[in-house]
Amino acid sequence: MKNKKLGMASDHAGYAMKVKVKEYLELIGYEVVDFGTHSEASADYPDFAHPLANAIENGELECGIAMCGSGNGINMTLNHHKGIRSALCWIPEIAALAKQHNNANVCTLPARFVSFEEAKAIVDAYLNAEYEGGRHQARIDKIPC
Ligand SMILES: O=C(CO)[C@H](O)[C@H](O)[C@H](O)COP(=O)(O)O
Repeated sequence: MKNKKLGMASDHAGYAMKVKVKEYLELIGYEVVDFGTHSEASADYPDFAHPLANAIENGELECGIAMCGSGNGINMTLNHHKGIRSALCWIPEIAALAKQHNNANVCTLPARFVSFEEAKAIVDAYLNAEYEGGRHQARIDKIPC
């Protein structure tokens, strides 16, 4: 990824992991826009997913990293946006494929089911992968309904 600015969002279940992943990303040179949540108090993932999605759809940001407990709730919310392709990534190989084949603009993690070391490897794989285009573009073009 050439543009080293990205957005992050989580609910309470992803908050602690978001803080650690955000620190890691800043350490390796990324500017992170954090759309919340900002504590471990119980919160609703759509409240943070929609602002992240909006920022990507309006071009303010190129991509994002999102997380909730299982990853499902925030992933479902993000994918309700026409301009979002959010991929639920639990191993680095899936994260790399999400960019290479699906040109995912959000990498979503199941924060309660991966360690910090695993999360770093997933995020690295996503951010370092390149979209391959070609046959994949026609498929992506057929996603919106
Ligand atoms: O949406 C989810 C489940 O698909 C997320 O994992 C949430 O983080 C989870 O539901 C939160 O659960 P909690 O019992 O309210 O902490």
